[in-house]
Amino acid sequence: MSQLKEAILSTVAKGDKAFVPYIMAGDGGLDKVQPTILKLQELGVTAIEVGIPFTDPVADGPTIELAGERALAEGTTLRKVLETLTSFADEISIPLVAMTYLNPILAYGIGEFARDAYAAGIRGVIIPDMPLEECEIVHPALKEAGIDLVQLVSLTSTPERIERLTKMSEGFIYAVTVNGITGARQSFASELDEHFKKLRNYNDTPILAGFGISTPEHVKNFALVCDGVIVGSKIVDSLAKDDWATIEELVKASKLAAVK
Ligand SMILES: O=P(O)(O)OC[C@@H](O)[C@@H](O)c1c[nH]c2ccccc12
Repeated sequence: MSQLKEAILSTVAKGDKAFVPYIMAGDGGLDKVQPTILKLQELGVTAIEVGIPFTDPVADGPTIELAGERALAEGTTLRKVLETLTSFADEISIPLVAMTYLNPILAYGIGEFARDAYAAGIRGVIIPDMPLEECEIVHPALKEAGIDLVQLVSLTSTPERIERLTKMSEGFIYAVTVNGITGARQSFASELDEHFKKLRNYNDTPILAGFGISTPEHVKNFALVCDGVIVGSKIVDSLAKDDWATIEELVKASKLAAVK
């Protein structure tokens, strides 16, 4: 079983739910990457989604888009992020998931990317602008390196597409909880429960909910219907303010005492 899937399933087996924070690598400078990852790891997060800044982040809302612009202004590149992660990879015990658009991977070279990413502790990749039909461009190299290709499954996908994406997704299924772009939301559609049930129909790949989750209440509510949550914009915002109390509250909401 992949390290990513195993990390999520063993969290769930303990009675907790998975908590996966998203960080924008290079926001505040690459020097921040190591202390941030190590502190999140210490708080007991299950995995960390590491965002690679990109000039045309079509799926991102304002919070992450601005964080990306700050990171690019710091001179952050995919190569520098992987080098930074590799420099302290022996201190990271949880799986990292890279969130990057397709272009930086193609520019890097797929095979080289897969090898360097694995050495950097990356065990899963999310590529939001890569259609299912084009997965074969990257999948063989990732598979050979031992990196999962995580699929995003949106509420509005047709039943046939939901089935295909669910069956193909590795590590976990990224269940997108809202229509639109990333960013904190107040409320969610009532048909979400049904959506999660549909994703359970095909296999035992864990299901993580993401998009718009920004309060401990949201974390607890989603924890009841799936295996865990991904929190992006709220984490990015809190890190920019150095507000660790908010981050700690969010992580705590995914633990046994909170979700039972
Ligand atoms: O920011 P939010 O609404 O909490 O959503 C998570 C999200 O930021 C993170 O997973 C992510 C950042 N950029 C993305 C692009 C596509 C899919 C997912 C992402």
